[in-house]
Amino acid sequence: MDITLLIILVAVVGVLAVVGLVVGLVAGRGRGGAQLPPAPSAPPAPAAPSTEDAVLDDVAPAAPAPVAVEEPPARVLDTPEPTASRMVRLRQRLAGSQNALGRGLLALLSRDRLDEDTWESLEDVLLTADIGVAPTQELVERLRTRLRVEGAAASDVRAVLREELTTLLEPEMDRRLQVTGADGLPGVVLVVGVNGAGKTTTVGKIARIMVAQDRTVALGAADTFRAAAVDQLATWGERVGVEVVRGPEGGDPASVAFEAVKSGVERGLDTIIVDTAGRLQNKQGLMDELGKVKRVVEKQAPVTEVLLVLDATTGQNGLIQARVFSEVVDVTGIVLTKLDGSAKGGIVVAVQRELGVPVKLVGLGEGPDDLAPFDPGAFVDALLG
Ligand SMILES: Nc1nc2c(ncn2[C@@H]2O[C@H](COP(=O)(O)OP(=O)(O)OP(=O)(O)O)[C@@H](O)[C@H]2O)c(=O)[nH]1
Repeated sequence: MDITLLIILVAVVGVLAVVGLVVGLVAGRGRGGAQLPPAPSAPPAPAAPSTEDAVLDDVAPAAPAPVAVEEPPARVLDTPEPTASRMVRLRQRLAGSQNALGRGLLALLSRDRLDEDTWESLEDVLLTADIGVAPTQELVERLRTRLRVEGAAASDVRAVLREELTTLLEPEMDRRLQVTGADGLPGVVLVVGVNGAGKTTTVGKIARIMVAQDRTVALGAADTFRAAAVDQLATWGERVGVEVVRGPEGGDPASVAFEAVKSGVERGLDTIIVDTAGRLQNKQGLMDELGKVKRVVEKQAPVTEVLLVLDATTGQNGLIQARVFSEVVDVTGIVLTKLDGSAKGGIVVAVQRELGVPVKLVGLGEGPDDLAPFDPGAFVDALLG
């Protein structure tokens, strides 16, 4: 009996131990053991139609949605601003950036007494505006003579100043862009200048002016040195539907220029504008590169215009660059960019004097139509306010 009791007791203890182990294991899983992958969730039940849907469904019973094959939208080309309205806007902008100079000069000349101090101050204002030493002295001399003879009080100081400043800008210079070729060939415009002066932007802006004048144009992206410059030019071209001839990155600029002009000749275009690389590593390198571009292009058609792009904000540095480029290529016109960001409009005088070449265009902003022909009279009017 004792033994039977003992066996029953051992059996009960054993069963209890097994049950305890199983319960412990299950609880352990729940606290941090290996997680089972979540059961796949059932697909969401379709949402009940909202009242609005229901109303729409009432009006138009659901039909199977047609598979829409969307045509890419046709590219809408920009319409470049015509020259006349562009001039008005740019004149206002020019007046904004330059009238400190004009006002400064007028205030000095309107003093009751024009003594030595006044003339010296006048010289300082002119030199600060980057007009250059020789033109400053000339202008002061002429003003002194005229205002002494005519009498400052009696004369219209503004009119005298306007006349003398305009004379300084050599208004008789021919500022027309030579964009038309002879004998049925296209005009070829080479655009040169150091990187960052605004060359590529200027090429794009000139193309827009020509498109606005119904001329047929192609662009040559011969600034193969910087891939971004080529892409930048391509974007300018695309916007007005002008073809851009480009070569491989780091390729030979002369061959791109050649291809651009060749294509222009074959297609009978009016003008080809070639953007060049302006690395000023040394004069010889620059001369070799630009010389080659010009030689190669002229196998197809003569270059009709070489435009040097200068950043107006660089002052004396710009003049040094101008000198180097003019020794390397025959510059026929100057484009002065960023006049909107400079109070030193006097650079126009200095650079024309330095090169004996007219400023033909001025850049007055980053906008696509912020480029205008340079007009000495309008420039002085903007200056004097
Ligand atoms: N405010 C102002 N910015 C200008 C003007 N012209 C060009 N720029 C800006 O100057 C910068 C340089 O212009 P780019 O046309 O790239 O100069 P780039 O000489 O071709 O230089 P690379 O492409 O490096 O050869 C750009 O940010 C232009 O938007 C201008 O008349 N006014």
